[in-house]
Amino acid sequence: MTEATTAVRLEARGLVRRFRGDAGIRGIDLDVAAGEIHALVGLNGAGKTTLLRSLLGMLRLDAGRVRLLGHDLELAPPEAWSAVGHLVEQPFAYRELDVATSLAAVARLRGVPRGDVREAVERGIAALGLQGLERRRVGELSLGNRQRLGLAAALQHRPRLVVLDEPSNALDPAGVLLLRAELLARAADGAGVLVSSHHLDEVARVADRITVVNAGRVVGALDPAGADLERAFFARVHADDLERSGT
Ligand SMILES: Nc1ncnc2c1ncn2[C@@H]1O[C@H](COP(=O)(O)OP(=O)(O)OP(=O)(O)O)[C@@H](O)[C@H]1O
Repeated sequence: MTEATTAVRLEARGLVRRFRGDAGIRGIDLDVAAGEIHALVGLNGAGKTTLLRSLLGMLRLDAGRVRLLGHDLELAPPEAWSAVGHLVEQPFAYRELDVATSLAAVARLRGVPRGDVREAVERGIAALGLQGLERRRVGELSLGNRQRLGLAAALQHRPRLVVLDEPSNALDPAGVLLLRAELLARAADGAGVLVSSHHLDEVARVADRITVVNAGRVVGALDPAGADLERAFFARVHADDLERSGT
């Protein structure tokens, strides 16, 4: 598989997943290019997590098609999945293991060769500021450090596609800085990065593209360099709400 064939790291067309009461996602198209940080923003319940879960095959689709690193989602081989790093819902970690051992186990599962595991783990620990916690049992970590660990597990193997749901949740300001630097580094290295967030200011600092999701649909884009993101965000959302209510 050449870089050219995977320059679009993720491509989704017409994704539909309905839940009771008209909830879910209702026909979403989305692309994540190599080297790009693409952010999804939307109100609580807009459909961001449903979309991310659908993109990763964690949720059955009612309609639509996903191509992940150049493969149809349902046919993606293990090598493709090894090149994906994601944190959607629970951090990938083993509660009974210590931090370093848990990261090593995740690295092995992601196909990191045995001889490279140590370096990957050290990279993850340094990137997310987990130094000093290497021998701490995962189950004893604070919420924010568990989030750091989940992010380290998702990023330590230098994935070509990164999918993160609200990654700055529970992070302190130092963690937010580390996460920002790591996402920029991954993208600079050619990864495609898709990230959902509620923090418009934070998103504007890193994103190349910001997509607004409302009531299960893409309703517009925001300019990361734009002057008043909050205002622009609510303008998109309210316009869509008005359109849907038919007024
Ligand atoms: N398993 C499920 N069964 C039924 N409804 C669901 C399920 N998962 C999500 N929903 C509904 O689908 C809609 C979208 O939820 P989703 O979690 O994708 O939103 P979100 O944009 O990630 O929200 P938040 O910002 O609060 O995390 C919501 O109305 C939610 O209640």
